Amino acid sequence: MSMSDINAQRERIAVMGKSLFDRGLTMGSSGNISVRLEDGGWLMTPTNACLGRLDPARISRLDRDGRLLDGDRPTKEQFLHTAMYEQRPQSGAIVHLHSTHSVAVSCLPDVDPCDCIPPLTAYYVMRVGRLPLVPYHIPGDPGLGDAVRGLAGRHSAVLLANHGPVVAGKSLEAAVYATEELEETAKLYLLLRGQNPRGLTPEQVAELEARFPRD
Ligand SMILES: O=C(CO)COP(=O)(O)O
Ligand SMILES: [Zn+2]
Repeated sequence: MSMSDINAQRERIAVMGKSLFDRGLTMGSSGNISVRLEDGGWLMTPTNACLGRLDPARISRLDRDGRLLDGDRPTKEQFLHTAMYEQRPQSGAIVHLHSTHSVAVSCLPDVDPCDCIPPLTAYYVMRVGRLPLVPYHIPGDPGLGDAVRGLAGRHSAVLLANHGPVVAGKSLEAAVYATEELEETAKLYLLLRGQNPRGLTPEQVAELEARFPRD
């Protein structure tokens, strides 16, 4: 992978980060984004960076062993990202946000920890699927990587309790789209709570999964 390809990826991360931040999908310096590189290393957003104002040149580049090659110090969730990539060779990018409605669902006492949000819409099933809850850990706890490792092989998205979503995708665009779909469905779920909404049937879910397999 040439340096100009890597720089193009850096630019893409900054553009996507700004788009997410400008639409209020994560606040302050919360959230982080990573992209897998062809050499087995990664680009990751730096710790304490605002996703709305990323300087592409300062985005952290790590080698396959997680050592910093250039850019600023990476996100404190580095181990969370690498644990997810380890289990998902098909994934090329990961997005973690503190998107409000998803975080709200992660704080509810009665969500099903194996599947936090019911299949309300087709696009939720197509982009996210079943969403497990990861027990609460302090941000940056390497134990979060261990907790996610057991789930990430079967799930492209997980919800960190009292924290927020972590979503993998084949490409950065795919990871961003899936994160957006998750946030919108979390919003719908909260809007419909107490109204006994009609979700998709198991047959409808199975048909979507057969026609639009997730990676
Ligand atoms: O969302 C965050 C922690 O979970 C933000 O942390 P970083 O600034 O280290 O990326
Ligand atoms: Zn976070």
